[in-house]
Amino acid sequence: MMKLTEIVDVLHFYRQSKDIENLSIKGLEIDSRNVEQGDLFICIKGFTVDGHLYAQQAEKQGAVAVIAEKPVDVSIPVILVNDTTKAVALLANKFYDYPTEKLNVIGVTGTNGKTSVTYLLEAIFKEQRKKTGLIGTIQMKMEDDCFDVKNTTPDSLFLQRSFQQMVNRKIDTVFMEVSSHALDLGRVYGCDFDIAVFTNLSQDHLDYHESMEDYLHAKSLLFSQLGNRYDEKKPKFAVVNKDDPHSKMLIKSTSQPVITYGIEKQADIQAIDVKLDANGSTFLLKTFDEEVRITSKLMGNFSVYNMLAAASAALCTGIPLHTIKRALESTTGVSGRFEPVNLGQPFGVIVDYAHTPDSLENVLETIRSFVKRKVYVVVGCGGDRDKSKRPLMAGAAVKYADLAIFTSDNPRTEDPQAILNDMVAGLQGNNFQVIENRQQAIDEAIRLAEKDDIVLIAGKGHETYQLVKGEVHDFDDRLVAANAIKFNWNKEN
Ligand SMILES: CC(=O)N[C@H]1[C@@H](OP(=O)(O)OP(=O)(O)OC[C@H]2O[C@@H](n3ccc(=O)[nH]c3=O)[C@H](O)[C@@H]2O)O[C@H](CO)[C@@H](O)[C@@H]1O[C@H](C)C(=O)N[C@@H](C)C(=O)N[C@H](CCC(=O)O)C(=O)O
Ligand SMILES: Nc1ncnc2c1ncn2[C@@H]1O[C@H](COP(=O)(O)OP(=O)(O)OP(=O)(O)O)[C@@H](O)[C@H]1O
Ligand SMILES: N[C@H](CCC[C@H](N)C(=O)O)C(=O)O
Ligand SMILES: [Mg+2]
Repeated sequence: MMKLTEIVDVLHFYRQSKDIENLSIKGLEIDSRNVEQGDLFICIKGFTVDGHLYAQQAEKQGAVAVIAEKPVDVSIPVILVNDTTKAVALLANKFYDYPTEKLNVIGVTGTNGKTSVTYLLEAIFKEQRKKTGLIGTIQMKMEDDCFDVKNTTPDSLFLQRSFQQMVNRKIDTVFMEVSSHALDLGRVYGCDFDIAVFTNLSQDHLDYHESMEDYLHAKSLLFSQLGNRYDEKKPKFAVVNKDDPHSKMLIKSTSQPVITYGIEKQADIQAIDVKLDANGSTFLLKTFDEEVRITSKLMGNFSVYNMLAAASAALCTGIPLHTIKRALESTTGVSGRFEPVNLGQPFGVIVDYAHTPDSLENVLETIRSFVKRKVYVVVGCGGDRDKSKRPLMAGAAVKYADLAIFTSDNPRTEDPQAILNDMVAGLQGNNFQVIENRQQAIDEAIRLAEKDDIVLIAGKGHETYQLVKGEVHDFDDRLVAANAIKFNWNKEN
């Protein structure tokens, strides 16, 4: 229980419709359907509906007061503020007693590699025997307990509540993906990050952000909001990829010490003598005063960048280089990221989460560098997402693959055929086919594959569903591929 006057104090400027002096609240809630007796309900104007429409339902379910941006027709007190999204972040922070100040929080942003870097960080910190938490696209973790999440970066209320649970469990360090949507929508407003990591920036999400500049600006908020004073005892750090030109702007955005990493340009933490092959990657990791060779099972230049990002952040916290080496060398990869499906068939099948032009190009380039024969790629583009990336992804597919099979990937509310038309419009050449049904597309690629070929199934990675017109259908690329392999393999033997 908390006194209402005490919690609303964090809002500073507000108008109240009634006296709130003797009220106490049990919890905070932004979804009327979940309101319980004694809650404070906060109305959020969303993209789909306006939460102000649900104030009455919240009252019926026992809310003691409402925070809103405009008057609502309820008999309980209404507290009016300019921005309820910002208000809920402030209220949650206070209600859960500023949990991020008691945790070490490492935020990772960038177009590609966020999930991969957070899992590498988890491996390093576990090697150092730290209690860890993780929040991102695949799930939320508290030590080894896993929880479902709806968004890569959840809303501020869910976040602060989860952080408090982590504090209660005595978790030491949390690794967290910070999406541009979250930064723009204030989901991480008030989070006290200790380290901000930038992976890279390339085209995505231009349905949401007006331009690449706008997208970069959203990412830069993680850096401009990093700490607001210099704390000698616990300094904050910004970790950026020197080889990505967007880093220049991020370096300017922060008042905190910056550590750079890279392969091409000279950086504080550098990979030199990088060698990539079908078994993984090896490179010399040079820090300010030490160097060590890393030999990893992770494939591709992009994985070297991810390892550099994680190693740099870990070094900022004082983890020794030999511990980082041990962790990176024993990591086998993340679910749905360059994940092989191997049933002993004579060709390779890889399931990957590449769903941007840049990541698809990176993954295909990596496969091209070691494949002995043909490359097949099965890929689609998500509905209700950046339309301008569709022809670019299709272009990357036909550039590197011997045959690209374009198919559906979470059409959501769009017509799958219209998405496919956007993908293939303007494509040159004839090394592609369109098979709308994803299962049939995967079956076809696996039916065609012969000894030493590689089939890349891109875009859905760890996902276990296909979203079609508001319905969630079971769909797991790894299971579909395994069934197709079994079917074709049995036929041949
Ligand atoms: C565009 C967007 O970001 N939408 C997010 C937003 O949903 P919304 O604005 O549609 O919410 P809404 O349904 O209009 O509801 C408004 C308010 O009314 C309330 N409500 C609603 C119904 C009701 O009966 N009662 C009630 O009180 C809701 O609880 C909410 O507070 O708020 C929801 C709750 O926080 C989010 O789950 C949802 O993310 C959706 C699922 C989404 O797809 N978001 C994507 C674009 C996204 O954020 N992606 C990034 C990752 C990108 C990447 O990594 O590549 C991410 O961080 O996940
Ligand atoms: N550093 C990188 N640079 C470019 N591509 C990468 C990099 N790391 C991973 N990828 C590719 O991008 C895909 C997605 O990687 P990952 O899930 O780590 O990114 P993410 O930033 O978390 O994506 P999302 O925005 O969907 O959460 C991988 O499957 C791989 O194909
Ligand atoms: N976080 C990304 C994931 C895309 C995954 C892909 N399978 C799709 O549905 O487009 C998004 O929501 O845009
Ligand atoms: Mg992710």
